Amino acid sequence: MAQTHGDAHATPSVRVVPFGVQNAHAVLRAATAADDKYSRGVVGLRTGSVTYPGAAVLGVEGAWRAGAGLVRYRGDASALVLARRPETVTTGERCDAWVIGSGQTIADAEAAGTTELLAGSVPVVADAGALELVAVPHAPTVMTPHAGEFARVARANEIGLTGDNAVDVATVSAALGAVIVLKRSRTLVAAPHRADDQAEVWSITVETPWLSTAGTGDVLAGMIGSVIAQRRPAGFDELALCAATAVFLHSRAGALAATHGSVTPHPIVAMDVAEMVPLAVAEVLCGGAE
Ligand SMILES: NC(=O)C1=CN([C@@H]2O[C@H](COP(=O)(O)OP(=O)(O)OC[C@H]3O[C@@H](n4cnc5c(N)ncnc54)[C@H](O)[C@@H]3O)[C@@H](O)[C@H]2O)[C@@H](O)CC1
Ligand SMILES: Nc1ncnc2c1ncn2[C@@H]1O[C@H](COP(=O)(O)OP(=O)(O)O)[C@@H](O)[C@H]1O
Repeated sequence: MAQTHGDAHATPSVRVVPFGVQNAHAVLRAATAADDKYSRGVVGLRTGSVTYPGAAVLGVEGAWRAGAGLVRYRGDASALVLARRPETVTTGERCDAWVIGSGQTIADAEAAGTTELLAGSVPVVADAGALELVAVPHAPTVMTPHAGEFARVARANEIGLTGDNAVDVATVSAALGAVIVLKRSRTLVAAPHRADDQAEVWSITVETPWLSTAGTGDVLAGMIGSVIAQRRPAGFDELALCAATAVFLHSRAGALAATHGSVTPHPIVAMDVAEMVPLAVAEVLCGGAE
């Protein structure tokens, strides 16, 4: 995948484009009679830590529920992961996408092999503790910061921010040569663009504010890895489409969870969101065809 690096100090011209069900429909595909677990996509997670083992469980659940054929987990939380999801394979390295950093400090992420994965060719989703280890990545990389982490990443890489989120996400994406998913109530997804091109930034307005609960970002990181593993994107634009598709499914799953059993939206926990992801996938698979 060719990398494009813009000038970190240039203010890009940005077009914000809403990402909807038709866009997600074009990315996802249903399983077919010709498939096996490998052709469906293999996603690996090196996530969680002794301090935050739950983040690993949530990411693995998100990866399975978004439709990968096989999910590997390598890390400190194997026992908890297997207690929740015995389907998970805890050996092997061959993967179509990796997820790293959720529930980890920078030191944890380094110990888990982030640097080695970022130097490889398999797509990597860098969350939480892995974010500040992404300098100029070689592997096709998706970074998933919340607003606090986004500001820290910009500071660590000496990238000035304007306060206009769409401009800033495009700037950081171009400077780091990575897809950026800036998680907020309106999540923005940007792919690296040339300094002289207009940047297109996908926007997904999250359907329910009840999604603002601990661990939903860990579920999302696993989902992004899962969609990438299934789609095997050919370039940065397709990588961004995979990330935006996962954000769309996550938002939809949050709304389904928050209205499960009652018309009035109610509180949810992160695992509720993961459990509704298959229904969101079904909606996208048929909804986009209407
Ligand atoms: N059950 C678990 O194991 C969970 C583990 N988690 C892990 O916990 C670690 C720390 O997560 P956090 O980043 O939430 O760290 P903290 O909650 O410790 O927050 C760190 C700093 O970021 C700021 N911040 C947090 N969320 C923000 C937002 N949405 N917008 C702006 N600023 C924000 C906070 O105010 C604080 O200054 C990560 O590795 C994460 O993956 C969390 O995802 C929660 C669930
Ligand atoms: N007010 C809000 N309305 C809708 N969604 C939100 C809101 N605040 C946060 N979110 C979503 O909740 C998720 C939180 O992720 P993150 O901050 O990484 O949490 P954690 O680290 O606890 O998993 C993101 O997907 C974000 O888009």
